[in-house]
Formats: sequence, structure tokens, C-alpha cells
Amino acid sequence: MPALSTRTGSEIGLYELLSVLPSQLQPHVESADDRSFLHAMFGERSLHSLVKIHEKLQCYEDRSPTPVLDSAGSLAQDLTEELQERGASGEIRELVRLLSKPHVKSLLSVHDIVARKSYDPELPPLPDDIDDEEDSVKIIRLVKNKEPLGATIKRDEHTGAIIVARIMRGGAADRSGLIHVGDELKEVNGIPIDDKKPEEIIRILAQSQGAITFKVVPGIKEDAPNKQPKMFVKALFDFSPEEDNAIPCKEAGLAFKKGDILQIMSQEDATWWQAKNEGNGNPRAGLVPSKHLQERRFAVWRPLTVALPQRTPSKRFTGLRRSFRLSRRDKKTNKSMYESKRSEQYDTADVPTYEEVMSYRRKPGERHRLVVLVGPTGVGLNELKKKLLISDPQHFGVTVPHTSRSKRQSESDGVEYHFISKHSFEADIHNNKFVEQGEYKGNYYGTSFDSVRSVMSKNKVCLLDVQPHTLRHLRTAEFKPYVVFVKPPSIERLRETRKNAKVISGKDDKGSSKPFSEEDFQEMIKASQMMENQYGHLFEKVIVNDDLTTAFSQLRQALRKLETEAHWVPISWTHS
Ligand SMILES: Nc1ncnc2c1ncn2[C@@H]1O[C@H](COP(=O)(O)OP(=O)(O)OP(=O)(O)O)[C@@H](O)[C@H]1O
Repeated sequence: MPALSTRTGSEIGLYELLSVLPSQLQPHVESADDRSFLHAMFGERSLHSLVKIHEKLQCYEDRSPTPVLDSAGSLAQDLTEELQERGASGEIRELVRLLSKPHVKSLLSVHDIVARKSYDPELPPLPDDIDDEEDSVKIIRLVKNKEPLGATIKRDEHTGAIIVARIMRGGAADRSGLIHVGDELKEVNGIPIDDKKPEEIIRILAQSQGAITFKVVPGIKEDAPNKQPKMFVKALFDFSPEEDNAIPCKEAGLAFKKGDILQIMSQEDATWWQAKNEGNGNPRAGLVPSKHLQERRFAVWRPLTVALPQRTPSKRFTGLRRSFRLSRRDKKTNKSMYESKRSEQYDTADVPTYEEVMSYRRKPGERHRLVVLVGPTGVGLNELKKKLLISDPQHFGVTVPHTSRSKRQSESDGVEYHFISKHSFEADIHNNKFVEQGEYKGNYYGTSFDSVRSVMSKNKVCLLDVQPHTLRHLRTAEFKPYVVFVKPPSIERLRETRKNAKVISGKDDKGSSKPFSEEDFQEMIKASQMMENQYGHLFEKVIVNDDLTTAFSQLRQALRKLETEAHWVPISWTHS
């Protein structure tokens, strides 16, 4: 900004500064709203008067004047009386007249107040015949620009009075500290509103700019300012106030997307909370559905979206990744796998509303978080895992799966697999020792929790790829999983990029491979959409595996950040 001209040449006069600021700031302010706000604010007459007074007072600052006496008012009174007793020369009469002028009396009175530094107002005693029923009225003057007032109103069902229903945290009304929930609105800008509908009042308010005067009857005093501790939640669903017909005021709503971090500012209302979105930097709170409301809504929607028969998960062995060298290209296996996931997901404990979170940064020496890769079959999880392992074999590690099939000559126990008997495998399943397990051609295969622990205890980042329905078993303070969803690109890009790629054929379990078919691509995209719909709220990072090198570098960067920066994790993971 260029230097501003000053009155004295050496010091910037505040008053001059104020008058040139709007034009000087103009090139730096993009929005027309902001520009008109600045104009209105710097052009406000009372502000200019205050600045003038401030400048005048500054002249006295160096001299630090002290009052000679603090009873100039009574001295003037005594003097007037004495002078009146003396005869009546013209000069005496003039002095008596001057001293009795109300302005001079007020000036002397102000002088004495300042000299005594007694600034508390002295209120006259209450009259004896006061009517206890009479309402005390408060006049409030707020300066409003285009920003909304940040309050909602309602009509009291019993009395018919217009009452302040909500004050939005951080909004204009809240910042003023003058209007409170429960206050009864009597007049806006001198217009009585007793007979007006709330919508009409809202219109009056919306059309008012600059100073607005409210006449209110204060409600019952609020308790001490809300000292609720800061609470952050991760939203597990999308919300758009525009599309919500139940919200008391659409303009007061706060839109958010699944995965956004919200700071809950008020839970006073059981149905509509007030929250700020951590991501958008807006200091004003908006209305969001409360957890309770969202749960109720979900209960109503749920039968419509997932009307699937419940299965008993313990009796079923869900599908396995090809990392176990099993067929997942067998369509029958894939289909039943997804059906089983759907029914497991919508278990009542899993209603996706909000999850309380806290910022967490791994301390030096602390175990690394488990990195879980999730994605549809063939999307490239193994390829990405392989690249990570090659990039830093000391830093990354993978689990060794268990199997009940017999060991081949070329294999060693604990290298390709942990080979255990069918009987032990079944006992381990029974004792919940597996993150996930499955059966293929009469043999069991599975990844145990202990195999994950074993990698983590070597201070390595354990890379695991699992079916998304097993995430719920891993989401504990011990593993603190960082879930990366690997997503396929568009079908056109799949055709282009996977020209030379091979998928493991489902025809045998010897790992023979075949090129991707058009059907494989379609299945991959469909499965990806299904996973995102059902488990999207659990994914912390989504990577589109279009160009492999780009996807790998995005993953590498995300994992670097995971180790160096703070991330939001469920609060229960932080106090273990
Ligand atoms: N971005 C990519 N561009 C080209 N080819 C790719 C890309 N990503 C993976 N591939 C190839 O696609 C094939 C399948 O990849 P990969 O085996 O890693 O999939 P996967 O997700 O591990 O599958 P599954 O879970 O069924 O084991 C491999 O031949 C791999 O090299």
C-alpha cells in the first residue's frame, strides 16, 4: 500500500487515515460485500467523532494533567450564591448568568466526575409504588452490515410473544453480547412487531443495514457463559441445509461433507447443534443436525436403503484378497462377499453420524499407525504395497498370513505362511484371533491380529490390505489404522492404463494370470462405488490409481505426512 499523506507531515493523523483507508484498501478487497462493509464502517459518523476526540486527547497525553480540585460544581454554586449577595454590577450579573447555564453546570459536573474517577452511574432509588408485573425494557443498538444477524426467532406458543430462539456462536448478535436466548422482541427500528409474523420480522431485519435498534424485554438471565470444553467431531455423512426441509432457518445452516471436521459450539438444542467447519475458516457457527436427530433420520431411511436379510457373520467366511492367492475373480464369491458386508455394516452400533475426534501426532519412539489399504479387487493394492516395500524395506513391513493347507516343498513356515492345522485354525477363529479369514478349496487362510502386532513391534509401518468390513475390528487405540482407499479411474482410463496389466485368473490357485476384460473393469468400478458408499466415512485418504507412479507418490507423501503432522483420530484412541 502506498504511504498515506499526513496532516503534520511527520505523524499520521488518525482522522485522515480513516478517510483515505477505503480507497486505499479498494484494490486489495475482492468481494463487493466486503468493500461496502469497509465503506460503511469507516464512514460511520460516530467513529469519526470518536477519532477526533481521541486525537484531541492525545495532545494532553505528554502533559499528564491532574485536576486542581474535584468539586468545581459546588464551588461554582457557592460562588453564585456569594455573588448574588453582592450588589449587581454588569460583570457580576453576567458571571452569575454564565454559571447558572445548564451546559456550564454539566461541564463542571463532568469535570468533577473525571477528577474523582467515579464513573459508576448513580441510579436514583426505586420508587416505592413500583409494579412488580411491569416488564423492564432494554434498547439495543447494533450496527449490521450485510452479514446476517446470527439469531433465530420464534413465536411463543402460549403468550404469542416473539422470542429470540437461538444465538449463533460467533455471529453479529453473539459478538455484541447484548441479545440473549429468551429475550422478547418488542420493536425493530421503532416498528412494533407484536402483530407481525416471524417471516415478516425476518424480512425487516434482512432489509435493515447499518444501525438497527431493538426494543427487547430481557428473558430470564442466562447462566454463566457457556464453558463447554472444545469438542471436535468428524462428520460421517454429507449435509446440505438447502435440501433440508426440517431446518428452522436454511440460511443459518452449515453445509458439510463426509469426513469434514466440525467444532461443536453448542449442544443446547437437542435437535439442532451449532458447529463451525474447521476446514473453511469461517468464524461463524451454523446449524447442523444433532447426533440424535441424525440417528432418528437414519433409522427411518435405513430400511429403504439396505433391506437385506441379516446373516450370521461368524458362520460365514468372507472373501479374501488375492494376496492369499485365492480366486476373487469368481463372480459367485465376489457377490456373496459384498452382500455379507452390507448386512454386517448396518449393525446398530455403526450408525454414521458424528465421531468425536482429537488431533493426534505420533510422538518420537511411539509405534507407527497401521496403514490399511482398501480397494476393489484388481485396483492395484498389491502393486502399491510392493512399491512401498521396495522404496524402504527397513521402514515398511507386511504380515505373514496363516493357512491350514499343507506346506509345499519350496515353502518355509513363517515366510510365505504360518502353517497350522485345521483344528488350530478353527480354534483361533473361535477365539477371534483373525482380522479376516476365508476358506478356499477346503483350506483356511487368514491374517491374524498377532501378525500385525509382530510387524508393528519391530517399529515398522505395517501395510495391510483387507476387506473394508473388517475395518471395524482394527479401529482401536492399539492399531490406530490410517485407512487409504485406492480407487480406480474412469473406465476409459482403465482401458488405457491396464492394456499390459494382468489379473490373477480365478481358474486355478497357482497364480496364473490373464489380461483384464471389459467385465473386470466394470466390476471394479461398481465395487469401488459400493465400497465408497458404505465405508467412505472410514477412509482418511482417497487415492485414484490412474497413473501408477503418480498414485504411488501421492501415497508416499500421505504416509510421510502421517508420521510428521497431526491428524484427527477418534478421541478413544488418544487415552489408552
Ligand atoms: N496404475 C496402474 N497402471 C497400470 N497397471 C496397473 C496399475 N495398478 C495396478 N496395475 C496392474 O494391475 C494388475 C492388478 O494389480 P494388483 O495385483 O496390485 O491388484 P490388487 O488390488 O492387489 O488385486 P487383488 O486385491 O485382487 O489382489 C497388476 O498387473 C498390476 O501391475
